[in-house]
Amino acid sequence: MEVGKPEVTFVLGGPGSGKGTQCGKLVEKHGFIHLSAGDLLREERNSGSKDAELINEYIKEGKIVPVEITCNLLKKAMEANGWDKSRFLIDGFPRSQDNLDGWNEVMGDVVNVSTCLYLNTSEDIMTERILKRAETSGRVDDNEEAVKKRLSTYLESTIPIIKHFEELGKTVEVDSTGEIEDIFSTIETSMKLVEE
Ligand SMILES: Nc1ncnc2c1ncn2[C@@H]1O[C@H](COP(=O)(O)OP(=O)(O)O)[C@@H](O)[C@H]1O
Ligand SMILES: Nc1ccn([C@@H]2O[C@H](COP(=O)(O)OP(=O)(O)O)[C@@H](O)[C@H]2O)c(=O)n1
Repeated sequence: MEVGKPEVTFVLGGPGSGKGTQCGKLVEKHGFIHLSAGDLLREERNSGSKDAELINEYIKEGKIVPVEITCNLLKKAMEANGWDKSRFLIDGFPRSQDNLDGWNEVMGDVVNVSTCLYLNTSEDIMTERILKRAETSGRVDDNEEAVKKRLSTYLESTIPIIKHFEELGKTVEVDSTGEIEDIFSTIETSMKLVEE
């Protein structure tokens, strides 16, 4: 870890690929701080801020909220958690070139992005998981129509970002099909959090 700089792992993957689930387990066992861009945006929307309506429209349409809003929420949350000596999992960000550019501008020099954890499974499995989650999540975008839009945003905008980190040698790809515990074990070894 570079001295004084927080270390960041971006966690990317399609909707329902298991990002939130696996981040929860990484927090529990390995002491990361987990920040979900989607959760922060939903919180901001619910707080009735000036951006609430705009955020809600983007979420309903499965589109990516302008980075100024998201990056500012992430930065505030990182500061609130203690900036120094922290290891952050940032889940669901950067999801597009706009996200990445905005992040680099504001955070490029002050944090160290070590890894991009990429959870990869099939579109059918992602859709099935989200439609099951819809029974209890209460999310405006957990329905078949919105899932299709989110999947196409993922393919068009997020895959190129994952490729970008791959070119930098930072992407760690894990197959997120199958049992939660098995996926977690693979993540632990792939990220070198445990001995093989
Ligand atoms: N390996 C898995 N097998 C079955 N269901 C899973 C698995 N991982 C996550 N889920 C469930 O699928 C849904 C989507 O997972 P979640 O972690 O919220 O994904 P994401 O944050 O990528 O959208 C949740 O309801 C979660 O409980
Ligand atoms: N970096 C981000 C992350 C999420 N979002 C918005 O929040 C929605 C939900 O993101 P999420 O990460 O909570 O959920 P999943 O699609 O991964 O299940 C996305 O479809 C986007 O509309 C965004 O605009 N920018």
